Amino acid sequence: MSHPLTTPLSLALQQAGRQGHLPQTLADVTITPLYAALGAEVTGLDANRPLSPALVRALKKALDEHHILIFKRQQLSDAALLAFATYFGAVFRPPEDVPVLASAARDGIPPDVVPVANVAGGYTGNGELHPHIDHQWTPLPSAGSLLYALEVPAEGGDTSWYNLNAAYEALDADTKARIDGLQLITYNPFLRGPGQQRPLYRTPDIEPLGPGFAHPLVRTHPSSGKPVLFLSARAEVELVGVAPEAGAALIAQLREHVTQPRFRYQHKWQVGDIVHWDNQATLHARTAFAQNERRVLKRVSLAGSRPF
Ligand SMILES: O=C(O)CCC(=O)C(=O)O
Ligand SMILES: [Fe+2]
Repeated sequence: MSHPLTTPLSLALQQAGRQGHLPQTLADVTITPLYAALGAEVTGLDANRPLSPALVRALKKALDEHHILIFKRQQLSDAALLAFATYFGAVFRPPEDVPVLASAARDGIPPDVVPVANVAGGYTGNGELHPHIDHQWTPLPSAGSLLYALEVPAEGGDTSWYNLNAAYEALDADTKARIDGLQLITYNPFLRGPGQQRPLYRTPDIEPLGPGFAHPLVRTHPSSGKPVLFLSARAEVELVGVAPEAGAALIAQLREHVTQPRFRYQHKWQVGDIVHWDNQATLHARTAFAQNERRVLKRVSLAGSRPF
């Protein structure tokens, strides 16, 4: 009778693999583009288990192409979410010169695994109902984030992403020429008190909100090299060197443009979903939900680079 050629060592390695110690490889995983605008689903991957370097490279490439990656049916501790996220980059740390983010971290909100939740200790508000780019008003906006769903409402509380590369490509040649080389200052939206009205852009009767930062309105994606219309639809902004009225009109026109449904994918969360998004190529926003329902997600943001 013949026996399979299994040595004790390979048997031990196989068992270790089942227990989660062997890295997953490209062969374990399928990456399926899902939507015209953006998004791909990754199946066959267990975010609790290690990833091979080639698999990490393939996932990063897929993120560059599709801008969001969806992983379903995951079950992760905070530490495991953090470990999974750091395959894709270093963790974003709130800059010391952004008082609200830094003090939130000091006040006990974990800076690395942020509870995005409408329950005690959660960190959420109404600002994210408007399409935005995270940390755009800082010198080094985050490269992306991973958001992991633990509890979701029956209705609403979806998250939408908008593809800012497709939005740029769809502009007419005149508009592309007009915005080429422009710098946009984005102001920190958190410095205005809670509940106060946030204007969409600066008007003569409103003082700027304090710390803001100028970045190219059209940035080059640091990995794909593609042009991205790097404009939030929520924060107060100002175009450098453009007369206020003309600047406001241009911004309003561009905001209308980037938030068209043809650039959007809207995600209906299920418990166990992780969505990894590229903050350098997308806007995102949450839809409303009944506040008597619990919605608990955990987020890890990744450090970004200076837009150019
Ligand atoms: O809660 C959400 O769906 C999105 C929240 C958000 O904007 C973020 O975590 O950056
Ligand atoms: Fe956000």
